Formats: sequence, structure tokens, C-alpha cells
Amino acid sequence: MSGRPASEYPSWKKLQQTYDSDKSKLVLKELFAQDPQRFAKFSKEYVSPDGPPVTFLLDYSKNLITEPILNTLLSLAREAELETYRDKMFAGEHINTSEDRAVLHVALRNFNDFQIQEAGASEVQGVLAHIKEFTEAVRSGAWKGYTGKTINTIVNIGIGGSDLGPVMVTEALKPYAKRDLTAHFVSNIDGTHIAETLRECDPERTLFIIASKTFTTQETITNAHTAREWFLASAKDKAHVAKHFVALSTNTKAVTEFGISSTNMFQFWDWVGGRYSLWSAIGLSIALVIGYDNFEELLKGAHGMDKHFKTAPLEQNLPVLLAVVGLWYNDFYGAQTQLLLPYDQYMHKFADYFQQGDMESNGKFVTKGGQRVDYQTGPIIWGAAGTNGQHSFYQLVHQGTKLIPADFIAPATTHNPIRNSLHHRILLSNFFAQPEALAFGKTEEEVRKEVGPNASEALIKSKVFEGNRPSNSIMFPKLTPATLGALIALYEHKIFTQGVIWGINSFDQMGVELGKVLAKNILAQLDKPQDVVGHDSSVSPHFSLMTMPLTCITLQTTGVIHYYQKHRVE
Ligand SMILES: O=P(O)(O)OC[C@H]1O[C@H](O)[C@H](O)[C@@H](O)[C@@H]1O
Repeated sequence: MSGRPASEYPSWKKLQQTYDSDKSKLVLKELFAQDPQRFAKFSKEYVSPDGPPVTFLLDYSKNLITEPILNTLLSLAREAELETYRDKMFAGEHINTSEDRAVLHVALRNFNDFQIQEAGASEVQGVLAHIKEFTEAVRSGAWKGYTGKTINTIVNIGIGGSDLGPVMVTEALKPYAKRDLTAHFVSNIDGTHIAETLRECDPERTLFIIASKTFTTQETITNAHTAREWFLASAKDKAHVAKHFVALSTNTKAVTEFGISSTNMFQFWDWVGGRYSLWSAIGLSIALVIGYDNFEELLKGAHGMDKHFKTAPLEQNLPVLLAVVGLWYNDFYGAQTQLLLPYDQYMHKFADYFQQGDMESNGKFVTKGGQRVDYQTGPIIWGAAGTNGQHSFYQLVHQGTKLIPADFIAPATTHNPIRNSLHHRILLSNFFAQPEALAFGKTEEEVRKEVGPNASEALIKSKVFEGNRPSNSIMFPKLTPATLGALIALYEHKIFTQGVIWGINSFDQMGVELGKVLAKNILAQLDKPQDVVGHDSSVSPHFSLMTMPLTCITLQTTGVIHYYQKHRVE
């Protein structure tokens, strides 16, 4: 995050040379055969330094690395001053330079270990106390709706970071959920999302949580107004809104203007990035679903990982190890993507969550210093819960032409040991088998033995698995709130580490702005066909996209807008 391009560091050049000269020697089958200690050398067990017990194993032995390569990758992190920037983050320095903000999601789960001076950091405990009091009132039934009935449904209205974290965590921690409290999450501006949700709600028993850091996001504010209109159609009196609407935001003024009183507002601060906000008031829906104590366990699990990241030497530091190994593929092997594969149905939203977490953080082409990078930055994140992915996209992972590093994640023990854990044993046998198949493959010779002498050459070739496809495996005893907290923080700090090495600002999101501005302009034109007429797309090709003023770029879409105007029925 120094803003220096990564390719200028001596270790970067050394890694490039190593890749060019040694790539063909980096064969997993051989690396394992040569060194019986390989697993011991390239695996680490995490044990939480304090707080609720969390432990997991990170096995990174099935990567195309040797000790010298790993050491050079760690030297690269040192040359990029990772430790300095990590300490700056924890100290509340304004490392988000483009927005001149601190980056302090670690302060939201800081149980008094780190001294953080930033304004607001001392208010965290107060907001947590508010969350505790409120969630206990709703869950116990003490909080009543406008007709005196208890709340049995919550609807979180938010998008991006104000949606994905709560969705992912409430799904992942379902075993801890209050089963008679239904949680819905409405994010999309498509009216279908809120319409279908409201069909399942009773206005007398529903609590709407309007989650928006800025409280200006078009989707959220529109959905919130729709929900309020729907509610008032039954409740009639605006005074009843107080019992059914709460807000999670940094923007008190906009919340009050919407009609939610500040007593029903849960505050957070501008140093909480949207995609790092599930630990803040944005986690209210999580606390409602799993209870405040479990929510605090989630925070404490993350805090343990924060301490590990802050204090462990880089060689032992799990987020750093994940980061540099990932960077090796991203920048030297030309891998474009990174798979996240939880072998746990409860974690089925984990990859979706880190699509924003990683891609909005590190999808940047300029350094903090404003220079165009000459290397790859953030990977494309994707994935699905095992074993579903095996029956859809794993074909490409095993035999396609692309190198796709994968993280396999699984609990040793399931929350649902049905049929004497038969399901779980089958699930885990796949969790163990896939990294092995990816790494070691199946040779032509093995295929020949298997298919017999009459098989065609073409058939034989199609059955070969080249192998040498890298993966990490992460295994933990059971998916608890604290374990999930630690896993999320593990990936957050991985993203931070990669961002520092690439010299980019992982904490702004300028790339989402242009589309929003264009949509606003177009919205103003949609009902006025005359404004669009005369600007048909045939004029547009004469302009180069780079030199066109914004309005002309908008006109590129006029053909489609005309089609829409012709076909809409309202
Ligand atoms: O919480 P809000 O202010 O409504 O923002 C919701 C989302 O909006 C934008 O699209 C940002 O790119 C996201 O980072 C953010 O999470």
C-alpha cells in the first residue's frame, strides 16, 4: 500500500526468474516424492491466542512452491512493508488515502487489546450494548408490534456490504438460529425481490431493518420506501413506524429524514468499509437470528485472528501465507481466478460474500500513487458448496486449459450427523479426494492399464488427468460462530496483504460509480421518448469511447431504450 508498483521490488524480479527457469520442475508428484516432510513443512495449525477456542488446520502443501520460493514470496511482502502497513491499519492511520479514512473493522471486534484512537472507536461497546438490548427485547417477545403482537419476521433491506455479510453469516450459523424468527434479505431494486418477500410478511409482526452505510443507496432507499408504504397501508398511523422500522447507518440526518427516530438507529462510522461491516451495526440481523451472545462469539473469533495477523511472524502468519501463495499463481502463473469451495452446506454463500470482499477490494488497475500497474491484481472469486460444484464446473478445474487455484474448506464434525454421519463421511471423502485428484492426476499409463488394449487413442487421451493443479485445504473441528469469525478475518487479512503488495488501495470502490451515474441519467430519459429520439446508435460508432462525452456514451444504448419504450406495458 506504499503505492509502489509490485514489479519494482527485487523479490518480484527474482520470482519472475524462478518461474521462468523452474516452472517445469515444480511438479507436485515429484515434490511430494522427494520430501516426506512436505506436509509437515507446508501446513500450520491455527490456535486462537485467546477468547473462545478456535482451531483449524491450513494445509498448503499441494501448492507449486518450494521453501526458497515461499521465502522469496515472504521477502516480497517485507519489501512492500506489509508489517508497517498492517500496523498502520491497526493504529487507525488513514490508509484509505483516496477517501482519507482509517480502515478499522478490527476496532469493531477489539476486546480492549489494541489501543485505537480514531473517533468513534470508543463508541463501539455502546453500540454493541444497544444491539444486545434490542435483540434480546425482540427475541424474548418484549418488543411488540403496533397491535401488541410479537415480531416473528425480520426483513433486512440493504445491498452489497449491507446485505452479503448478514446473508452469508445467518446461513452459515443456522444451527444457532432462533427457528421461529424468519429472516428475509431484500437487496435487488427489481421489484420482484421486495414484492415476493412482502407476500410472506404480516405487517403486524414484521420488523424492517434498513441497512445502509450512506443511507443514499438507490436500491435500498427505494425498497425501504416501498416497505414503509406497504406497512402503512395496514398500520395507517405513521407513529407505528417506530415499532417496525430500524436503521443501521452512519448518516443520522438521512435516517431521521426517512422517518426513523435516532433511538431506533444503530450507529457506525466512516472507517468501516461496507464490505467489512458485518461486524458493526450492519450485523443486527445476525444478532437477531443467532442471539447476541453468539454474535459476540463471532466477533471474538475474528479478534483472535486479528491478534494472530498482527503478531505472528510472516512465516507463521496464515493470512500472509494464503496471500503470497495466491499471488504466486495470480501474477506468475497467469491464473485469473480463485475458487472457494466450502464442503459445508451452511457455508454456501461464502464465495458470494468474498466476491465483494475480494473483488471490490482488489479489482484496481492503478496503484495508490496513480500508476497503471503492469501486473495482475485481484483474482476473480467464485465457488460453490461441495459436492454441488463437482457435478457442474469441476470438469474444467480438472481437465480444462486454465490453472484454477482452489481452497477447500470443511468441518471435521457436522451439525447434522444424520444416519450416523454417513452423509458427512461421504462429503468428507470428496473433500479429501478432490485436492488429491487435482494435484496428482492420472497418467496415460494408468489410463491404458485401466481401459485395456482395445481402447482408442482418443479415448485414452480424454481420460488423462494432467494433475499438478494447486489447492489449499482448511479443516476445522466444527462450524461455530467463533470459527466462522476467524475464517472470515483470515480471508480479510489475506486480501489486505495482497493489496499491500500490489500497491493498491483495497478500501475504496471508485469502479462502481460510473454505472450509477449513467443509470441516473437514463432514468430521467426513460419516460420521455422525445429525449432519446434523434440520437440513434448509428451515430455512436464515429466516436471513440475514450473521447466521447458522458452523454454520448449514454446514447450508445438508445437502440435498446427504444426497444424498451416500444414494448413496455404499464
Ligand atoms: O451500505 P450502503 O451505503 O447502502 O452501500 C451499499 C454498497 O454500495 C456500493 O455499491 C458500494 O460499492 C458497496 O461497497 C456498498 O456495500
